[in-house]
Amino acid sequence: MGRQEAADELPPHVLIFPLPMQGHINSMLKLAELLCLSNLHVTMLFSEYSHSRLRRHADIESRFSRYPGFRVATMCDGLPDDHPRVGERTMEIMMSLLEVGGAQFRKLMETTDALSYGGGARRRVTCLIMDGVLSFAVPVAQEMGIPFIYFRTSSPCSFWANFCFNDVIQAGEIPLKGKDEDKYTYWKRGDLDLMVRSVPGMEGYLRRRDLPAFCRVDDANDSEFQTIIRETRRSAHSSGLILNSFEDLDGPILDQIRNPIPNLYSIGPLHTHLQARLQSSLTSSSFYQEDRSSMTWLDSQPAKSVVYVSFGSVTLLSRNELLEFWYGLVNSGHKFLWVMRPDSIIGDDEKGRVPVEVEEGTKERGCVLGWVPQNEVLVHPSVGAFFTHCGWNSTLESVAAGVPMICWPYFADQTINSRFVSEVWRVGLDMKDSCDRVIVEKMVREIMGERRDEFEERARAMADLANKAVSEGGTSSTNFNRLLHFIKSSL
Ligand SMILES: O=c1ccn([C@@H]2O[C@H](COP(=O)(O)OP(=O)(O)O[C@H]3O[C@H](CO)[C@@H](O)[C@H](O)[C@H]3O)[C@@H](O)[C@H]2O)c(=O)[nH]1
Ligand SMILES: C[C@H]1CC[C@@H]2C(C(=O)O)=CO[C@@H](O)[C@@H]21
Repeated sequence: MGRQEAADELPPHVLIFPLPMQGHINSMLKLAELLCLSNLHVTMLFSEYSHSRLRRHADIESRFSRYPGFRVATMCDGLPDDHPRVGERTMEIMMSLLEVGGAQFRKLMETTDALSYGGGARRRVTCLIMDGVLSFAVPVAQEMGIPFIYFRTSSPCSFWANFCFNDVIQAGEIPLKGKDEDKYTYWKRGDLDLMVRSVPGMEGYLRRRDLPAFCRVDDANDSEFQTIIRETRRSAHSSGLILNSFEDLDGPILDQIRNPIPNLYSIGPLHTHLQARLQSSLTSSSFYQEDRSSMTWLDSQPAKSVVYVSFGSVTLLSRNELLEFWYGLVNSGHKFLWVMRPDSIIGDDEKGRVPVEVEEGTKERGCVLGWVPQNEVLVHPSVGAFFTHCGWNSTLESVAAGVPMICWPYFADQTINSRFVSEVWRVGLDMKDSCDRVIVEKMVREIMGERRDEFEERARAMADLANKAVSEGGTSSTNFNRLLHFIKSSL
């Protein structure tokens, strides 16, 4: 057989590159594994920084060693090694990659063996799956005639609001922030409670304060804000858009998105989907070491007695915010398991100065750890509620586990996700734009006590629908098969 004939026998080769953040890699790596399970060849393109974090704590290469068609490639994100890569400065990761990614990507596609023949028989890349905010590969893909699909790892509701931002600006509904206003000042402004009328499909419940926080700027020409708009609208010029959601959760919004982007693949929840096809539990893709003592602690607690608290992989809390949450939890009298990442508190100089009553309450009823296996925690029988920042992975993981939420959105899509949790799916409470121990205590008592049955019933019903979506014949499973068909037919 000649070289060309041999190559023609080979499976399609998909190159996937996520924005190098935990929340993006988690879902895109699950998609990579689903494709590997379908015998496709997959190259995962990580930034050097994210690759080194994954090597340290998740051992991706050995996890994927069972898939002979899986490879890792790396490129640099253009930021200095000591860039914090947390908090709102994560926007700089996107901005930097948009600037430096194109040239590196061209070089990679032209020169790297791992991406073409050789190094184990592989086709050249036949399809690109790019993070929904990283269009830098498009010119190269177009020149090489490679189809490209976007995967937006945040929520459909956020995607759709971002897509409509130009109309929202035209309507005078954003920008949200006044000049030199700090967040505690504009949070209180009454006009933020006005309803937004320029996002089709959300007229009944979306207030200005619920819009994705990208528009919490004082100037509509802000370059990060404009980049989000531009990158979002580019999805309409691709071969398709993948979203980590399912039709029973997000049907009406997905239908809105189908107007400009008919080729939509809702294939989530991806962790449930992968679990269903793997028929075994998932392994870690964490940037931090998972502390498994969380599971032993949970094992010793009564059923549904614990509030799980985590604000994801990048949220930063001021000392004051930390203490308001902490007092609220302790004063609620309920047990809590709190993930406090070592790098999550601003101004750590006062470290250790925790008031005595908070310390005592925590010893009695709390467990505070640096990072945990969240998916296992959420399905543990002792967990009764999730106090979350509403990152999209956390939100979906909670939905799939049937766990009601208390939401304190920090930035980005989280501000609209929390509105959907409380007003659309009605599986939780939204405390956005407040940070007060009395509110925390009240919401914990409500969700763990007075209104527990009502939230639990709706959350359980939604979890059942999530499972149905990823089962054979379910919408996410069918959409994934449609995606496979597209990839296989575009060689
Ligand atoms: O102790 C922990 C805490 C978190 N996680 C996992 O870390 C991920 C966190 O992702 P997410 O909930 O989406 O939050 P962020 O890390 O903040 O994610 C970023 O990326 C998301 C996807 O685009 C966006 O929705 C968020 O707004 C953005 O901040 C989840 O899969 C969690 O299971 C753990 O495994 N252990
Ligand atoms: C740092 C942020 C830039 C865009 C990403 C995002 C999205 O809507 O895709 C949401 O929050 C962050 O993960 C990213």
